[in-house]
Amino acid sequence: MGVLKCLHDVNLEVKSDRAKLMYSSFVPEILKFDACKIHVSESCIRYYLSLFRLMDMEACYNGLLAYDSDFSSLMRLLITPCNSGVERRHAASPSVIVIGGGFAGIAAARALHDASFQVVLLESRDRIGGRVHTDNSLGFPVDLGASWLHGVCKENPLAPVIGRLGLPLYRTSGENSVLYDHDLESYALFDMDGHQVPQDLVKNVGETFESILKETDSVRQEYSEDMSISRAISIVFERRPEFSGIYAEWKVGLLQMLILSHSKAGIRQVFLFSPHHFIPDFMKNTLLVFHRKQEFKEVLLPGGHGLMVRGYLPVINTLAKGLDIRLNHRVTKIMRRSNGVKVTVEDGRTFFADATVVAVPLGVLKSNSIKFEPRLPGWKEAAIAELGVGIENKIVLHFENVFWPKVEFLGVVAETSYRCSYFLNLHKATGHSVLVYMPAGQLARDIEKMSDEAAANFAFIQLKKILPDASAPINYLVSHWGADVNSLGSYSYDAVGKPHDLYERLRIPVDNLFFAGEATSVDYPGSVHGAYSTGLMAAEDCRMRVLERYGELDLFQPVMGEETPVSIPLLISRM
Ligand SMILES: Cc1cc2nc3c(=O)[nH]c(=O)nc-3n(C[C@H](O)[C@H](O)[C@H](O)COP(=O)(O)OP(=O)(O)OC[C@H]3O[C@@H](n4cnc5c(N)ncnc54)[C@H](O)[C@@H]3O)c2cc1C
Repeated sequence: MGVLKCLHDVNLEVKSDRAKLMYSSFVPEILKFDACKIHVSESCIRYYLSLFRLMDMEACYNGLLAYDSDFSSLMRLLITPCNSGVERRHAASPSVIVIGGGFAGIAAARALHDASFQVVLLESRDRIGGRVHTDNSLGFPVDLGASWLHGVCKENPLAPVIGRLGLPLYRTSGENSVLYDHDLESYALFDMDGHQVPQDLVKNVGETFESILKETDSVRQEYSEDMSISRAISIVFERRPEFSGIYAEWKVGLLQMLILSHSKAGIRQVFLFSPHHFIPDFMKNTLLVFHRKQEFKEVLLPGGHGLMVRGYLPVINTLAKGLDIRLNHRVTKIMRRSNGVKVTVEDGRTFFADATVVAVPLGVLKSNSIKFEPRLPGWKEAAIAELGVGIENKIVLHFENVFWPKVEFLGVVAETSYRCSYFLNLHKATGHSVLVYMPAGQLARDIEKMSDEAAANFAFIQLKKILPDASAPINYLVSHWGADVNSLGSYSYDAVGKPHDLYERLRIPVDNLFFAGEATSVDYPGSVHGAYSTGLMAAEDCRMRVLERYGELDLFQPVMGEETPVSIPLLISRM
């Protein structure tokens, strides 16, 4: 009762038309004013509580108070003013807690907010974006996580927002490139002694590699069982002895490099994240996936690959505008009940809602740092366990001036993947004197054990191998996607011999829990646009589920699809 009294005493500023409408049933005069302050009465509270379908006042009060210890948030839950510009047609909306503020979570929260849901987003870090992290500490934007838009085309779900923001992209490769995000001619490759590999040899090995890949596609069609890529390539070598010349001299290293670079393609990071090395080890039974019955190009959007010149931050900030986002809220427990979901954060505070969208990384789900009560069904737990998580990191080296060749990619070729390394030249795309070293797999894991200074030094030593006169960097940034408790990995991947439906199983809702994130994307896992689409999908599933249940389906805006956004062409260039 003390609390209801307390609610009595609260002065609320009523500014929006929606809030006015809500109160007009109690205070009809309110409609005459543009803005006013009112006292919230007990009957008013009862009315809203009934709309929340929680008729027991005391339980309701306890529940609502527990919703957030911050009293103003409690009031915000009860009386949410209209602030999105989308017409609201109902006084009390279903509520949703979105967990994770990466592209998937923000997309889900945005869509549900725009569909008139009450949305609270809980994010464990002190920033949003997740594996999209544009750092500005060097005085200009550098992406420590995702930096490419894979598929510069209007079919890309992110194209409307990037186009509307007028953000420039820098094309690093076309869609038919043998490599994933770089054209072959934009490389300068060196051996371990610092000798540059002649360009015609790079081209020659590149063409052979392309033929080998084509052949592996035929092999894939012939076999019904799963097969590692390494096995498929070894079958190609058996059938086509002419390819074996590729083993000569540093061609091995070159092929190694091509595989390494290619590995993010449709068949993706599987090479990168193999716990084994590739050639000559790649003949061994490496844990690579080859079970998708589609050509790898089909899982890529058309249009080639464009670097986000100003970073991804403006995109995520735009999508997050106006959302109720609670930073530094690490979720530790999710309890689902027939009438809703209770979510607990690290400091013990609890939040209640009709449903939850879980958009945390697969690595976090695997770590069991979030307890589900009751436990998730076995098929879901198995999908979490069986999908793999790999690591790629970025070591950003900022130099006083540019002393390297005017190419987009500088590579060190070596006989094992572990010793291969490469640098992305950001100067070409952005004008800043920056090289980004990108270790992956075991090398990335080992580097994560070093201090940032030692990691930057390691990258610089690799650079000195190919450019002995390189001057030391003036600044550096180092990512730790594998060790960071908020990500525990960089990308998901599927492994040989595991069921084919793991991504789909990870996506499928469990009662009022909806799942989003790159690892739930059947079509585009491991990408920003994939994560974004899964957020929209989870939001739509959630909207249908919650509203079907409450029988108010016609009252709310659809999450996606009805309004076709004006298509603004993407701004892509190449110097
Ligand atoms: C180095 C690197 C380079 C990449 N390059 C590209 C690229 O060029 N192009 C591309 O398309 N993709 C790229 N990717 C992949 C892309 O970044 C991801 O696929 C995408 O950003 C994942 O988005 P998400 O929302 O699924 O997950 P995340 O972005 O990881 O978001 C999950 C969120 O959940 C939060 N969280 C974790 N635990 C909790 C908890 N307990 N409670 C509350 N919140 C929690 C995290 O802090 C995070 O904000 C790259 C990734 C990496 C690591």
